Amino acid sequence: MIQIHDISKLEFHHRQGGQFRWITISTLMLAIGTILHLVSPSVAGITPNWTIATYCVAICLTKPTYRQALGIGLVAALVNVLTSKSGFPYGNLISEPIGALSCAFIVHYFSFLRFRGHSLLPVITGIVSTCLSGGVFVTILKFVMDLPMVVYTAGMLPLVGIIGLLNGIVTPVMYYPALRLFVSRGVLDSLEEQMVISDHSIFDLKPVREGLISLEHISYIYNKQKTPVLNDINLNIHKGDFLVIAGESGSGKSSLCMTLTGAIPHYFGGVMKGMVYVDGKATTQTTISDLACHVGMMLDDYDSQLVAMTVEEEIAFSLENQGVNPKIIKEAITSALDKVGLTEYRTRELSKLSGGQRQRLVIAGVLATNPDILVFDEPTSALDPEGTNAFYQLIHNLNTRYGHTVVIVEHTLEAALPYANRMVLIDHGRILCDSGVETVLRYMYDTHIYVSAIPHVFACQLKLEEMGYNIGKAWLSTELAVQELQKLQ
Ligand SMILES: Nc1ncnc2c1ncn2[C@@H]1O[C@H](COP(=O)(O)OP(=O)(O)OP(=O)(O)O)[C@@H](O)[C@H]1O
Repeated sequence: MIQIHDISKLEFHHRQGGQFRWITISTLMLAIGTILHLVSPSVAGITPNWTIATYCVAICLTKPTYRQALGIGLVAALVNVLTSKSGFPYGNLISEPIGALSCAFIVHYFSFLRFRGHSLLPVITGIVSTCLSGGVFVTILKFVMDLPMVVYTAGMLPLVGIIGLLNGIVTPVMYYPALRLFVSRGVLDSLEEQMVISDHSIFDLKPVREGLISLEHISYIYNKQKTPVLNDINLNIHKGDFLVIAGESGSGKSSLCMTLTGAIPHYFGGVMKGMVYVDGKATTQTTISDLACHVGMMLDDYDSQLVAMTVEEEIAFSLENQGVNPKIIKEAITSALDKVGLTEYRTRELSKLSGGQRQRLVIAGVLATNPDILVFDEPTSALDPEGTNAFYQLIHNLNTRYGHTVVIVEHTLEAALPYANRMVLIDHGRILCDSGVETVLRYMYDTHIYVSAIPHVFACQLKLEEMGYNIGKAWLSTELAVQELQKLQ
């Protein structure tokens, strides 16, 4: 593991999207492999194993996770079972997944192996995966068909070795044209682009400061943009915080939230400098779905997060995708509905819910994975004052009663600030002030930054202070102002 001494210089380059590239490319490659397998002539019973060669090409090109590689191996196995001329083709169901997994292992750990600037992965995976997969296949065949040992050792195993060497030739021969084709169609990055796309798995990344989330020297440029929208952001979010992020439109609030969920850089791409640590783990070394178990986010356009027909189906959706046990899903639905006060709506269709109820449902969906941190981006923009108050009561309850840490981007500060213990003011992608609510509001007033957002009642108190009156604690809401004024009587 490589130690990083100056985290502000560490970059992560990533192109937007691309999560499903491995499916597109492996499907296409396996189709080519199947055709070649069916039509290629064999010389003295020897022919390259086209299926293995093509999935090695796909895995070298897309670097899938082990789970994805297993999927590729199983599809290859099914294709082989259906097209094999062998007496016992079912051994493929074990040998092909092993071949694909070994290929993924080599791609993950040996990507640094190069010869004159060319990756050696296609050659190595072609040989090793073929020998491993073929070796397993013939071993199964030997035992199932009860073949003599001499046939196995003197015939089958050497043949596997020869086909492995053949595949060490055909895999790179297919790899480079495939790379050129996919780059020219915009499906893959060029080799030059890949050189700057960072793989952070080689770095030893640990947060310097403690915190549930720790942002260290974060700067960020969106994909294909030139100007950074976040500039050297340092922020620590602690367990139990109720943090409000405020700033002018376009100051970078939403982008900051996206770094907390890992959507930046994994989904939006671009260039991120510095590091975000969630629960001690660097987000560049974690996937968005793993991060979703720690950080749940509700977008301003929360309706776009709804995908199912009924309330319980909606909450179950993300858990089912993660393969969670149905019994646990049922319990999670009950608990999430209870937390947001929608228990009686469990079987209701989404089209029969009000706007506020749909928003609560999105929150329930987020809560189902029990994340420590809840992030809300302009949650009240579509709510009336009553709905806004009800929303903040709910969030306050989740924060104080259930211990969820809350981060909210909000323009309507009056509603949020009475519940917040902390506020961050952001301007042109920089944090200008990070402190208690009253301190940040006073900073905004004194520096004339985003003054229009200061709650009227607090602005009134500040004006009175300028006139020489000193009226107790901060008037963060009308109720607090009335309380302080009553004390004066
Ligand atoms: N997907 C994107 N690609 C390129 N630039 C983007 C993208 N999303 C946002 N930006 C730019 O990044 C800057 C910060 O935007 P961001 O949405 O983070 O600000 P904001 O403070 O949340 O704004 P608002 O309060 O209006 O929602 C803006 O200049 C915006 O144009």
